[in-house]
Amino acid sequence: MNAAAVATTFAWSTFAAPLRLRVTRGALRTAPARALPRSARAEAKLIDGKAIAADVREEVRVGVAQMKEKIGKVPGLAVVLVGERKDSQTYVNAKKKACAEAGIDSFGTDLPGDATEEEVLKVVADYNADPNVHGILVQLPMPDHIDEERVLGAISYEKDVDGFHPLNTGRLAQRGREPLFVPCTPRGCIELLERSGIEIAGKEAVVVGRSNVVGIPAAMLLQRRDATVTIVHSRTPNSEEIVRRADIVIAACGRMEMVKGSWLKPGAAVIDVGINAKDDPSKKLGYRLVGDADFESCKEVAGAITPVPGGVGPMTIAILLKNTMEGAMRAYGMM
Ligand SMILES: Nc1nc(=O)c2c([nH]1)NC[C@@H]1CN(c3ccc(C(=O)N[C@@H](CCC(=O)O)C(=O)O)cc3)C=[N+]21
Repeated sequence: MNAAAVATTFAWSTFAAPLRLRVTRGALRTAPARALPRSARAEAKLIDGKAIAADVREEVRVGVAQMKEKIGKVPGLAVVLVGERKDSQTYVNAKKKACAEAGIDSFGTDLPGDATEEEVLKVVADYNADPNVHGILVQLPMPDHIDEERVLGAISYEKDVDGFHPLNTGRLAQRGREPLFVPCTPRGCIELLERSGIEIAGKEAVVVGRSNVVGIPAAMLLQRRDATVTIVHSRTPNSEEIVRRADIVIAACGRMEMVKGSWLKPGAAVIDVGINAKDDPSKKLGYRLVGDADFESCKEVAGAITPVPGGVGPMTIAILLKNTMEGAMRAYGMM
């Protein structure tokens, strides 16, 4: 999906909305909506993650500037990268650039892929002790010889901007408890819904995928906002049937274009967390990015949908900045 195509879809749905209302009002009394000619049906509203992320980043920039004025300090984020994965390097660079734009200090440690677990733990311990660091992120996945659970558990839970520390995870899972930090991508999904005016309370939400980083925390957050939540996964025999009940679908299964338009209840909101490279010889790089939902078929049925790229991805980084600022505000007794 290129920028021009996104703009076209958006403009079209804006123009089409009033037309659709007029047609359905007349037609509904005699025939169900599905009997409408295809041309009279509106495409999904495009949820512009890039624009919403820009709003969040601007809010963070203002908050950071106020903090600097009041107490002469700014938030600091430390990013730890182990190994040479190209995609991880790209994400880490994007995070550092976003920090700079928001006025957040960034610190980084790159360790070679054969670094020992003890070396990684030492880096984490040093950042835990550094008063100018308010957030620590260890980029995942780490090499196989490193015990991820041990490293994530070693991050101070007061600096755990990813929300992966067991105490933050545990509090998220329990009623009446509040984690200090919530994982960035799931929190980004919720903010996309809320800032698009999509109601969560009382709705049926289906999360496709049960990963620790997205599916499970996303389900927890939706449930805490009074949605009725179902998680479907690779061993669910009838995912399609369950997804069809959903008012809100979070696609986070890691399988390219798996959720089809035919799986959706008309009008459902689709938040697509997937990032997959799909072969496309017409592109410079020979591929383009697609999500875990099949955008072309889903946009015909959904009420609202996030594009890939330009949907959840930019929100992940914006929320990381927000979490870091909130961590710094807590550290200085400002919230
Ligand atoms: N400890 C940890 N925390 C993370 O938050 C974390 C991680 N490990 N490991 C890797 C994933 C991936 N991730 C993304 C961040 C931004 C975009 C993003 O901004 N994507 C853009 C651009 C995509 C592109 O053009 O490459 C978009 O979707 O529009 C994507 C993916 C954070 N992750």
